[in-house]
Amino acid sequence: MNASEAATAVVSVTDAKVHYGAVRALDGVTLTIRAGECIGLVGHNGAGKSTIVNVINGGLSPHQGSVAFGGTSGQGIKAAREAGIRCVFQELSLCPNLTVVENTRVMHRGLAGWGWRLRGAQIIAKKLDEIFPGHSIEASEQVGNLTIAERQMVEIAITFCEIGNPVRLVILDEPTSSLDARLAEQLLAYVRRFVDAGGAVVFISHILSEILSIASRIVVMKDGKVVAERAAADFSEHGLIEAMGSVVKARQARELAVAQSGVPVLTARTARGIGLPFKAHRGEIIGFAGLGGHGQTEMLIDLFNTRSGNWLRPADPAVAFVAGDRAVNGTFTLWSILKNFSIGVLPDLSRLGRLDEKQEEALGQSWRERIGIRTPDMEHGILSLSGGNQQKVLFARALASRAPVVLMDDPMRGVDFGTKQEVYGILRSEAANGRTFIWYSTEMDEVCLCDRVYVFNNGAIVAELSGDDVSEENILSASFKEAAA
Ligand SMILES: Nc1ncnc2c1ncn2[C@@H]1O[C@H](COP(=O)(O)OP(=O)(O)OP(=O)(O)O)[C@@H](O)[C@H]1O
Repeated sequence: MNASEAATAVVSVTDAKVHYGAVRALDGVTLTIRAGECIGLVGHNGAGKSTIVNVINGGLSPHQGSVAFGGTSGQGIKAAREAGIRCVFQELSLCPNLTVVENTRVMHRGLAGWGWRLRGAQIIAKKLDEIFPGHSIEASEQVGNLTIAERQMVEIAITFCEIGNPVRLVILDEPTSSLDARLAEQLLAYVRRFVDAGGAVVFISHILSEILSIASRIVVMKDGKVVAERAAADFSEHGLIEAMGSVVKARQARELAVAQSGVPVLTARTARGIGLPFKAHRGEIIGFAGLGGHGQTEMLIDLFNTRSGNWLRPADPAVAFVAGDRAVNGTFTLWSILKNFSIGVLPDLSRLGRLDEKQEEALGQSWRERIGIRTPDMEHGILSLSGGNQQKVLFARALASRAPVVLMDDPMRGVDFGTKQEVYGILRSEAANGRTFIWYSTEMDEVCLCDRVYVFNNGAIVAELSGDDVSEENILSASFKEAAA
């Protein structure tokens, strides 16, 4: 690095190594981030992206190697903070029992003194307006009452607020994973403005089109190492996938042969009885689309409740549910990976009320291999897994059950490209065997894989699309239609 490059470096990591037992989370990573650039960081689940983020933000000292923050000689979180480095974490880190403005104060010590609440409310409202124009989040709202998308928006806005130290580098770890297409576009536009004004961003995402559109330079990680690093313009989507060690598979054709006549396995109307009715047949993959927060999750929960109303768990479950907000509704954080998986299939693994541990272990191993859960041991705690790998466990829990209907609430949050393709293949083959999937997704590509799609707006279904009518254009135009009574 020459003198002028060193001068603009916000942070430089040299030969960083981090290990957890036998797992090499970082295996000699060297990376410099300069002012005015947006680095796209990609890699499979467990590649080491969140670990390098923790090194860059000073939260984790590498076991070997060094980190230098531009403009300060210190180490750790305090030095990183003083160097203007901020991070929006994948698992989100707001306090749910505090309001939006109180969370702003927790993250910004400079927001203090008489009248801080009013000042803070003005600052955070202004930043939310700037990044997400048209949002409806109140600064006085308790964070626990917000949807996961709103929490993601608040955390992003708080991070970009300038109170005290200037913001020089923002690390965004999968910042659009819960945002619908419109909110994601608003965020990307803001990131472009921030970078044009001299800020630096590290943008981590499994949505490769997003990375290619926002990044100036792309860094590809694999098994704790940087395996490729060059200007974004020199990468294609295909090239990125190959660099990550995944294989691009041909997209499977939509199965129009699915019987849409006959008796539906599920029927419903939306909660307020308005809009079009919903029905699902055996072997269908049904997508829920529309802007986020327009009733899709509520409908999934209603469907789940009506099919599993009894508190006594039946031996033959009627439905399984894959939660999108894994930290709140999905994982048992003190349990092992195996227990988190097997809780969904306990009746199948028990005889006369006793768990057959050998069978439990064998089933866990077979799903570990089938869905690629990256761990040396299924007995390790669930939190030892990377975010995407935790999500795979939740998937395996639902898919391993015998439930004929699987409800999925934006279930691919944080799952890498290669695994997504594997899961799409599993869904297709399970559907061919008669299983029904109801799938809410904030990713348009996923919705377009479904046999039939219901588009939601204002809590009601406003359109039903099937076959070749399932297209981005039709979904977007229906998303802005009003619900008919
Ligand atoms: N506290 C921990 N204890 C044990 N292993 C850990 C711990 N934290 C991370 N690891 C391991 O380190 C490796 C790298 O994890 P990391 O979270 O950095 O991956 P990632 O690239 O961010 O993945 P994802 O895309 O799923 O978020 C993984 O194999 C993970 O299981």
